[in-house]
Amino acid sequence: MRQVERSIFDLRRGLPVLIRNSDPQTDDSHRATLVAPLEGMTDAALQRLAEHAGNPCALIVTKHRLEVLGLNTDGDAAALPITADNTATQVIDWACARHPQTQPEPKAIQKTTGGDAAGLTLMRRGLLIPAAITAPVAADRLAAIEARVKDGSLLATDTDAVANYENNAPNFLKRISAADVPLDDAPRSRFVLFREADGMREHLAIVIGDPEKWADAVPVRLHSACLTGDLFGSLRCDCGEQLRSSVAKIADHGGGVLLYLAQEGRGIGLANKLRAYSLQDEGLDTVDADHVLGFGDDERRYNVALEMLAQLEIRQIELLTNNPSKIAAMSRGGVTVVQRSGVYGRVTHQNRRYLTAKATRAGHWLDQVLGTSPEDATATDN
Ligand SMILES: Nc1nc2c(ncn2[C@@H]2O[C@H](COP(=O)(O)OP(=O)(O)OP(=O)(O)O)[C@@H](O)[C@H]2O)c(=O)[nH]1
Ligand SMILES: [Zn+2]
Repeated sequence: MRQVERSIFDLRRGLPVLIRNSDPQTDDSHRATLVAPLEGMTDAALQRLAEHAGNPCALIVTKHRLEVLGLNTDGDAAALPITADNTATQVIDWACARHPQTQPEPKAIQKTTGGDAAGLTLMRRGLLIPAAITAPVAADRLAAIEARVKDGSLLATDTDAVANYENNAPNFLKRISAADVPLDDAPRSRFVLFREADGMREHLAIVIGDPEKWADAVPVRLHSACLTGDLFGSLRCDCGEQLRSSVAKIADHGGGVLLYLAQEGRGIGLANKLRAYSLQDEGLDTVDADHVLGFGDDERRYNVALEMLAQLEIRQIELLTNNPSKIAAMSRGGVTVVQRSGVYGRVTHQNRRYLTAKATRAGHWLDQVLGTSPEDATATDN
């Protein structure tokens, strides 16, 4: 398992890794795959990867990205062959440019192998652009590549380890530390920090008030991290105000919990959110911008939130949200949402388009604020 995390770190540093195929039925030509990230890819590195593997490279893209390219696949991803004539810039463009200068050859699209799919999983977990450059290692190159693994110059993992990594093992979330942190809007608050087993992400439960005195249905806010909005008061979104008003609301209701979830940018990470913002500045809405980068509408998973609630012994909640998918995720995970109440920020001319897209593209209940005029539209749900 540790090799998976190490591989993610190497990919984030721009280094290739080897993924061995765990399937004993695999033929000799697909026993192992070299995988490299897109960020920082150069012509020389692309050429080196193909030389080391003894095979041409391919670009692995998600089905969302294929749609943006006007192409289709039956699966979740597909391989676009890279020829010796293709430059690194062209390949990067295929993966994430809004208008690539060149198009991959539609007839050349191939199905992904186990190694390709595992490579894509590692990129996602590493919060990189969800595309991988891969090359199957030719049978006669395998010994040389394995020698590099042995001498420590190349990390290796395997498809089973990557698949297992995706399925959360029991105890994947550990409670690490806690302390009282009085807040302006909720003087009786306790911060409880949880860490995922791979050590990569930490999430907070802000426990407000006295759990002994809580009603059966506990007021809960699931708040996904938004550094720009929560910390800096970005005007592009409503997150900062939602955060503050949720804390105040929970305190007013006699206490409850705010889960501060490390899933920045709807789960795509801050680097990609900034890329998505640039695309939005070219006219795309928040959902289409994510699609251009190869992401789905919303990459968040709520298994961490469910596990935190379970560890806090909370089974019934009053959820502070305007997002129907959070309610669905709680119900699917066995947490009863007894009641929902809205939580809003100001609508401004900078965030109106974003909020409108949330309402029209993702079904968020925002009529109450979007019906009002910009700038002065503070709304409460009372
Ligand atoms: N990808 C992407 N993420 C964004 C953008 N604007 C804000 N976000 C992220 O969207 C998430 C919003 O999280 P929440 O406030 O918990 O959830 P929500 O889906 O808006 O639903 P509510 O519970 O109604 O607030 C945060 O992770 C933000 O970083 C954007 O334009 N693109
Ligand atoms: Zn935000």
